[in-house]
Amino acid sequence: MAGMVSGPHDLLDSLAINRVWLLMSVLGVVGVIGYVISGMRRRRKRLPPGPSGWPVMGNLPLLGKMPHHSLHRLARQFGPIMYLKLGTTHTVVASSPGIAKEFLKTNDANFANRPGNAGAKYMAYDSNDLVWAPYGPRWRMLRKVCNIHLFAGKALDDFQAVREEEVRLMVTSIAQHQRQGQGAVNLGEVLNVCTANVLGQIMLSKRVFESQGSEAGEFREMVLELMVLAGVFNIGDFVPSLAWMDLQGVQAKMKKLHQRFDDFFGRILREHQNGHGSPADFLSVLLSLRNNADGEGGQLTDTDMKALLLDLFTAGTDTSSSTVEWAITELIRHPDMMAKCRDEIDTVVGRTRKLKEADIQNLSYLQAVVKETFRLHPSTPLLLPRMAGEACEVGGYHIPKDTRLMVNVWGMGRDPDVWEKPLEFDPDRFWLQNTHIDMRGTDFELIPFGAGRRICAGFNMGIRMVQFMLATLLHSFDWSLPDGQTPQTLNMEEAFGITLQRAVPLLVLPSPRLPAHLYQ
Ligand code: HEM
Repeated sequence: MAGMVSGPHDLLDSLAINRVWLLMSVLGVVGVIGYVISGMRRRRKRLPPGPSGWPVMGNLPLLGKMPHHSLHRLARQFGPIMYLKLGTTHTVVASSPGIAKEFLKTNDANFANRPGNAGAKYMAYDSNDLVWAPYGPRWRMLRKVCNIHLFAGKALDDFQAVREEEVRLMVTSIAQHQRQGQGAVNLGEVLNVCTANVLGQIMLSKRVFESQGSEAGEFREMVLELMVLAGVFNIGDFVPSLAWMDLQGVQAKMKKLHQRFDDFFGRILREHQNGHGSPADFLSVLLSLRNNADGEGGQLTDTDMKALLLDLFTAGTDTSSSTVEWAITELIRHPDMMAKCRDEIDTVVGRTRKLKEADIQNLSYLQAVVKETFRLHPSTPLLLPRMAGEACEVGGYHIPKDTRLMVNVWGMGRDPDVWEKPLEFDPDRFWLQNTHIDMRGTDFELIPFGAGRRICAGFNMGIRMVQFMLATLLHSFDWSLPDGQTPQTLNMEEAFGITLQRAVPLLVLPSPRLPAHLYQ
């Protein structure tokens, strides 16, 4: 009968069947345990919260025209650590000082790299520059050269006279503009000429622009275009399989702009090689490193040098000048604060001599105005992107390897959980309270220069330039708006880009307030 063991073969068959059952049961149990463990792991490895996305594009369409605004709004909904799928890439957004600190301090080394992108490829000489260089010996070498020769305390002090001279020339040119009755000054442009010439003198022993004129205007327009293009969330960066289609036409524009920059810096390099420079300037130092075969990170080619000049001129000009433009805008909107700033300057400096850089340490209200400007108008609202070298855990969430990191410093500056009345421009919050808060990457409430090993290379120069240009403009002139504009109706909109420009340039009328000989 079926099912009965009637002989040795049947017995063997039945044992074999039992073994199969046993095996299957064991496998089943192992499978269930495995499933439970992997479920637990999955739960343990949970990603930060975030909005659900569309196929292929993921959350890219959510970013809109002003990604830092959209991300700020989303963070109010999903929290200070938020996961987005941008195209096919993992992206995480930090929107609170605590989470930013976990990324940029606790996990600093792991986030010291930057993701590849079309801007780095087509505009920054295929990441042969410093800003987009992969984290490693070459980046270290470039940063060290810049630190020693441009940004370290001694180099900064050595170039103080250059900064003072260029700022003096800016004041003279504004006074001349006023004397000749040329009407309102485009402050952003004048400031940009000044910052570009400071860098030109330091790096090339040369003023790159003689005055606000067509060449200066063209260069600024090129820098602004670079900032706009670098700020575009280019679909090809997030869905690499679509990069070749250049759906937004961004890559084509980048290549064209790169050619203009390459011509500009190529000309400068050739002039320098033909003896138009000083042996001590930065470009001469770079040229001397050309044959430095044993230098850590390798030799420097012409391309590398042009890439570095591109970085320093683009990262170092408009960031500082637009910050001063925002600061003056805010002070025009708040005449009581403008008066307080002036009173402080007049008390410390008086009105019979020029303001010097050394005076800044005694201008604590002015320093508070600068911090407050960086809080509300940080020139790089999302910092520059970083990328996780390895998977890690932040804020209790799993961050997969290669995840891109954006830190929304613009949002952090407007967060009511961090600041009282966050939308009000109020330098007292740094003057009467929070006087300890520093901008150099240690106090994560205010990190306009980023933090960690990839913090802005030029932050010391940037801070000095912003404070000194602002103080000098306030000391030297009374500022008013052209007819038809009032402080209350001043346009405060931002333009799109990787840096935070005013949508409408600030046009202001200067009236000299010092003795005439101080403008000569
Ligand atoms: C108001 C002035 C400035 C602001 C707000 C600013 C802001 C920034 C920010 C946010 C970053 C990215 C930091 C990060 O990833 O954490 C950066 C990087 C950088 N900045 Fe600045 N910057 C300013 C002025 C300057 C100046 C004057 C220079 C040089 C002349 C400069 C050169 C650089 C360079 C080379 C990097 C790349 C550093 C690296 O990747 O290692 N910046 N800057």
